[in-house]
Amino acid sequence: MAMIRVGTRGSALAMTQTTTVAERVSELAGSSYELVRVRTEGDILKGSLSQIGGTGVFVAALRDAVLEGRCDLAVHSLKDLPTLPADGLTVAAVPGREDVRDALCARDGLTLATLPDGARVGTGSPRRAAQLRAARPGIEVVDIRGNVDTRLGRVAGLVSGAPGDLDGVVLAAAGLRRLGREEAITELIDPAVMLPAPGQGALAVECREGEAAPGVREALASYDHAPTRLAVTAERAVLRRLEAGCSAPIGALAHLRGDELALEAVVCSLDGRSILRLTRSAPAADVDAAAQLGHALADELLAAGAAVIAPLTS
Ligand SMILES: NCc1[nH]cc(CCC(=O)O)c1CC(=O)O
Repeated sequence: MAMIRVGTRGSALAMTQTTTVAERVSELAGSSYELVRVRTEGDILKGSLSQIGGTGVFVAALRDAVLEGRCDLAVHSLKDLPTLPADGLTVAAVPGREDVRDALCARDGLTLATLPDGARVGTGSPRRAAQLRAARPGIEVVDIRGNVDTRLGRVAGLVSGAPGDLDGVVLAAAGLRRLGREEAITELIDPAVMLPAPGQGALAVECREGEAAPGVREALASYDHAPTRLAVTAERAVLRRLEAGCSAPIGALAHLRGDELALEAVVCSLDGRSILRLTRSAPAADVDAAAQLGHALADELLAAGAAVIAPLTS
């Protein structure tokens, strides 16, 4: 193929992620690439993310661009990708994962343990809000939105020129790393305290089913990272079985330990007072086994009252 057209959102994070993927895939396929910028509903709407709700506000327009042939591939943050596959599209590659953890970026080097009671910490994620409240009931959680730089600018003294009205914000470590903003992190939050979103830190490369150009399909297959794909398949299966969207207060994290896939998931009440957390493992035979592990864990969470303590659908 002469030129691979790669669809991307216009945010700085999306652009760096997509550029990294496009460079690697075009190198593997022996072609050149061009980026095709697509505006999504999530970029245009300004309300609170938990209010906009629904699944896939960041990806629908990108998926349409691939389906309509305006681009050949789309790169998504896997945690923003609805668990229901889109008709006519396939996730052709899941590259190796970045750091999965959530990161606290606070003023004056403060950590979860040293933030004073009454400190104001920003996040737009009900999952992060609930686990923050559980870890530190004295903290005031503030609903925020915007791109990574906007959020960092809300923290007092973190970004020069931005006054800052918050003591800290919680963001994905992966996004901060990719943007070169790692130095803003004051604590990489232990997943034992805050379990990340299913798929956090991983990317997905989607293309039209069955019609990728010769060379591109092979390039994507060799770019796929099997351990990451197994882990995110199990994590996303939890979300899918719970019929929950990306704004539900649910975390899940899987890793391979030898031949075993270990999966941990959490369902929280919004106030952080009720937390259901379970871990299970199974032989990591293939993606079907990974999905079954996720389904089984979700069924156990439901049996333990997940739907009673948490708003699962939005
Ligand atoms: N929902 C926005 C979003 N989607 C993916 C990332 C970060 C990168 C990743 O998790 O792969 C972010 C920002 C954040 O949560 O801080």
